[in-house]
Amino acid sequence: MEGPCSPPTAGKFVVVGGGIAGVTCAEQLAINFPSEDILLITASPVIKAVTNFKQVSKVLEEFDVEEQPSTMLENRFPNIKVIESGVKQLKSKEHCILTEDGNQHIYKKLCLCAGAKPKLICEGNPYVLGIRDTDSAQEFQKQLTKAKRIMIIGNGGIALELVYEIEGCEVIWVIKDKAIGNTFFDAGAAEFLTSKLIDEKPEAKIAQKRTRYTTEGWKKEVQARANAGNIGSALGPDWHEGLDLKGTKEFSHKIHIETMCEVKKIYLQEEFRISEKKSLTFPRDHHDQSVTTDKEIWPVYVELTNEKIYGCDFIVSATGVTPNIEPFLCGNNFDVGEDGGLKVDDHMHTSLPDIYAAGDICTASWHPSPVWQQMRLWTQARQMGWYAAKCMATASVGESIDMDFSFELFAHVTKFFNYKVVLLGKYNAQGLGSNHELLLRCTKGQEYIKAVLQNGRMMGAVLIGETDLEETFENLILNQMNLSAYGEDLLDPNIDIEDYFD
Ligand SMILES: Cc1cc2nc3c(=O)[nH]c(=O)nc-3n(C[C@H](O)[C@H](O)[C@H](O)COP(=O)(O)OP(=O)(O)OC[C@H]3O[C@@H](n4cnc5c(N)ncnc54)[C@H](O)[C@@H]3O)c2cc1C
Ligand SMILES: NC(=O)C1=CN([C@@H]2O[C@H](COP(=O)(O)OP(=O)(O)OC[C@H]3O[C@@H](n4cnc5c(N)ncnc54)[C@H](OP(=O)(O)O)[C@@H]3O)[C@@H](O)[C@H]2O)C=CC1
Repeated sequence: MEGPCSPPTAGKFVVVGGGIAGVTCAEQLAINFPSEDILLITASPVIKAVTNFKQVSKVLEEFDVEEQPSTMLENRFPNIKVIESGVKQLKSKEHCILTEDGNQHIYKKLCLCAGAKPKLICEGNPYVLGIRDTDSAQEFQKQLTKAKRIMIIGNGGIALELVYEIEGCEVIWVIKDKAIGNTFFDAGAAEFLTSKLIDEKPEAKIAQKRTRYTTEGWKKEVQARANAGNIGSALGPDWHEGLDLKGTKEFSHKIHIETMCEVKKIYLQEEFRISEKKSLTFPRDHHDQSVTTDKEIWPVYVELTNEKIYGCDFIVSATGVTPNIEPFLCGNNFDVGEDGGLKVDDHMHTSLPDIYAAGDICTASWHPSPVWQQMRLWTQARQMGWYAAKCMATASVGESIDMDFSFELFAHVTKFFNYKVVLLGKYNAQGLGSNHELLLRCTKGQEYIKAVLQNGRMMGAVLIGETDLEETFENLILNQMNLSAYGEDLLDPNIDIEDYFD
């Protein structure tokens, strides 16, 4: 079937990727062009659909994400046709896509939403796992059920979730920084959260757990296909709720944190025994200061840059993601960002004609609002997918639209250590230099509030706990009101700040 592609005029709107970005984009195109066929090409046997979408405030949004068989999407949108096959090659000059099933598809406008993959500290080592999709999460769970001790590398979202969720297994958490959670928090918030990690009673945690995923029949069927090695969509909030993250031991938490270091070398058991005569470090919890040498034989040993060596059952590399552009985009001359993503302009357009990109695969390369930054998150995947569809639709009728409002202010709602966490704008004073001040309010075990101000205007905020301040702070950041006169009253718990600014 693979011959020269036909001219682009014959093409359709084509979207690649069945994650949040791709599905949202396809849905929006289907709504805009009810009489046209929209093609969604995806390597995964399930698609990710946004459900229960709620606009909480101007930019804060909440939604659930459901894995669904692609037929459910086709039923909801009869003009969407899902092709379950990986894209093998893009021929951008010919407006043509070749898929693994041997077919070719001509597009008039294309949106690439192929997501990202874990950026592992060591590729090809069977003891180094990454977590991205249902498949890799289940592999991790399987390994954990046999484990006594694991090592987690990285200090972002996945590491934060894992250290809190894992039970019955020693965890050695290796971070490059002084404090935990550097992608989301400063040292103050990290300290607030660390106490929860160390002090929380196991029963309290178990009571908070809830099951979210069900095991409908179709899931078993698609699981079998997923296990065939296809690339799945990224997991998201509450991904661990349906997994029993328990090792072989009876205790709840046992976490040892190694700060300000990285992995120097990984040895397999045999390599380590033959070539090295180094002494092993035994992990201690925060209260135990004794120095002990580990006598156990482990499948894998990790030497850190602080010279310590730990044995463990396996390593989780929670060290960020790399956009999925290889191999299927090779041979096309895309402009690529420093983080390896496809550069997109303020209309989600890549550097090549008629090709758009959205979600984890892309690198936002427009001049952003002073309080927005790209992070590879679920919400941004949805917003970009939606906006890319709008841009494709207007461009195809020769019009243009203004940038969507959601890119005015960075806003992320999530949960860490069972606390609600809201991040707004330049929540860590990113890029503000030293010309900023911080206002803080913290009640141990209850809430942590930080407002970032520059020249009297609020530029960002971190809200941990049930603070109820998100909407007010969102407004203050958006309207850039001069708050100098209020000083520390802004966070005074005795002042009802909502009334203040109404
Ligand atoms: C463990 C984990 C927890 C997370 N938790 C959160 C969270 O709490 N909050 C949050 O906001 N974000 C979270 N994220 C991030 C969030 O899941 C992603 O940013 C988001 O889902 C990205 O969506 P996407 O559509 O761009 O990519 P993906 O979901 O990765 O989808 C990419 C799609 O492209 C398909 N594909 C790939 N290559 C090809 C090809 N060659 N041909 C055809 N199809 C292809 C894949 O099959 C898939 O369907 C988490 C991520 C992980 C891994
Ligand atoms: N609740 C949420 O919002 C969640 C969001 N996610 C998202 O899923 C994606 C994947 O998560 P995750 O893998 O945790 O990625 P993140 O980008 O969140 O964090 C990666 C972490 O790994 C560190 N790192 C990078 N390279 C190395 C290395 N060689 N050695 C040691 N540390 C390293 C980074 O440090 P540095 O920054 O200094 O390079 C950073 O602390 C992200 O897009 C994340 O935002 C995931 C889980 C939960």
